[in-house]
Amino acid sequence: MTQTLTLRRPDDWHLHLRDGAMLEGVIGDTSRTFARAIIMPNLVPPVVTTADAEAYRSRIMAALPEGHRFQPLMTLYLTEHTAPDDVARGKESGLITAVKLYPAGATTNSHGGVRDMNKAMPVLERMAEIGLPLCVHGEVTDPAVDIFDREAVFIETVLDPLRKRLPELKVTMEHVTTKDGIDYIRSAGKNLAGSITTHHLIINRNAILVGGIKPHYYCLPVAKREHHRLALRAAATSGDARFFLGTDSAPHVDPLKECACGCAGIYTSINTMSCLAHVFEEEGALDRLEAFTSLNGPAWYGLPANEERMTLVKRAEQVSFPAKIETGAGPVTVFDPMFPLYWDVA
Ligand SMILES: NC(=O)N[C@@H](CC(=O)O)C(=O)O
Ligand SMILES: [Zn+2]
Ligand SMILES: [Zn+2]
Repeated sequence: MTQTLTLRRPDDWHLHLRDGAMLEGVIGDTSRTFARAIIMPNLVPPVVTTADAEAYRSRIMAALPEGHRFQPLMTLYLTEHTAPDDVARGKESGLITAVKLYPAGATTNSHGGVRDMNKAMPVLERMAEIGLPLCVHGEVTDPAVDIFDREAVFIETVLDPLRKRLPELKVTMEHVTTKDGIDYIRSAGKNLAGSITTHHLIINRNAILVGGIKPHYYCLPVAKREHHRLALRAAATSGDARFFLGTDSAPHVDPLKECACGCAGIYTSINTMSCLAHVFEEEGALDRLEAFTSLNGPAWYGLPANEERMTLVKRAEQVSFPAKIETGAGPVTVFDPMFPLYWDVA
């Protein structure tokens, strides 16, 4: 008998759609499957003001394939000069779902991010007042801190002090990659949740480095040791409402990945649900997949869960995805989980 699983249509709480030809090339892979996604603002130049977000939202809607129903949830890129009033207007109008903190230099297009958290305090205080969540790329940028320790050090030196200073601020720790991050979220009383990517549930750092250097497994935060991956799996499949899916699908054209200084980012929009069903089945937690992809995220962001349903089917034959997608900007390699996939979106 064919195994099927029906769940509420999922959402993606951390997504890079880019702009122009890349946006046009990738958006369908998300909007085919996901009802909503939180859209990252790290364009060049970044989405800093409500007016920028409004214009970007229009470009996204214009790029949406015919017949797809999809709602982009817009974010603002926090700078040291962000105006609290503009942020408040953005939330009030319903356009802005969250503000994004990139420590300056931490990741792709983050040079305009925050260097001195004190300078961002007026905006953060206003966000705490009006209940607008802060999404964080949780890594320090101090060159003296080892890249594998940057998340843990961020929690200790930036996130925990910030949460003590502003306990009413809702913070989403995005793309959690360590057991330290999972334990910190679990230990927090309130106002803290975490998104977990598809790929961090599947790869550890060996994927990047064993048998040759594999740029298509390189992303930030970089994949960690196996015991961290196991902690992420346990959290994602636990049903704990503080953990939900944020794919962090981050397309870069192949020439920018396959070079001496390759970009960070993994493209998973096209096969995320197949990969996740595989992972949750392995963990004996298929009954908790819906919480992770479709219930916990909306509850955290104060939005209704989607009413539409999606059915996943376990095929007898392997389900195949293209090795690359072609976009007007160039080819983008698709995440290869390194095991055969059988679950398919019906
Ligand atoms: N995750 C990544 O490796 N890259 C993201 C940026 C980010 O989310 O840190 C990107 O924009 O390419
Ligand atoms: Zn990030
Ligand atoms: Zn990201």
